[in-house]
Amino acid sequence: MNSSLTSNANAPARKIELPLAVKVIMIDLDGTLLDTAEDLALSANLMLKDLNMPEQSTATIRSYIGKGIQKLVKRTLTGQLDGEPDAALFAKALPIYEQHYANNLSRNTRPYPGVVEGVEILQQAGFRLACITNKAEAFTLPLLRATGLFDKFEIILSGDSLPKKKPDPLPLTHICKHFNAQPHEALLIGDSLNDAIAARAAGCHVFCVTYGYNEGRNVYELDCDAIVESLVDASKLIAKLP
Ligand SMILES: O=C(O)COP(=O)(O)O
Ligand SMILES: [Mg+2]
Repeated sequence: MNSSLTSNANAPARKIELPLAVKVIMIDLDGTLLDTAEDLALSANLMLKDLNMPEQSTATIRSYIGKGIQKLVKRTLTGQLDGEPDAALFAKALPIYEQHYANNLSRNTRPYPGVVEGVEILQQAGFRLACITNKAEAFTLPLLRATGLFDKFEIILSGDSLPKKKPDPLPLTHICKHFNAQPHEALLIGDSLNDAIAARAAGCHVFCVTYGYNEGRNVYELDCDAIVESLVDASKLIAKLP
């Protein structure tokens, strides 16, 4: 088998040996472990309501997920992926959003099918497991606890844990050093271009799931080593390096 598994016409041809031999597995949170979009959108609309601004569809706000809470608020306020809102409006809106999200963090948020089982399989197989998310730590940790996933990871890096977040490679290289692993001995499983870019820049392998957010873009456009339908499917393509 090789990377044709990705059916990825736009990505450069890249051949990997399957099963992929790694020792570290890093897993993204929003759009990979947990379906957080409804609660993120609910909170964004509560914020817009408080600001007397028109609400937006869940699908639109879903496409704003990927680069952390601050970027999500900027995108919601401007209706644009690269929009910069008025500084005073943003300063007012951000704490309102954070309060609403803290209140509604796990109202509708659930692990995707195959997540609990897939993480369990990977843990049993002896992989070193890490979670890397662009979500702020104040939200990451309670969500992982509420969904029973917290104890599965030996290290959890949030969007504000280090000076830079994905698509910067820093969180991935930090995890590799933490586990004393070479980048090619590590795999990131994610859902978006932030994951694919960060993994390539770090020299790590990357799988992407079909069901996540990817800032509203087609996951098949991503430069990744495999596209998988679930973490259970991912586990079948991986072998544990000694
Ligand atoms: O917080 C976000 O916008 C995305 O977070 P993720 O890195 O877990 O997908
Ligand atoms: Mg994600």
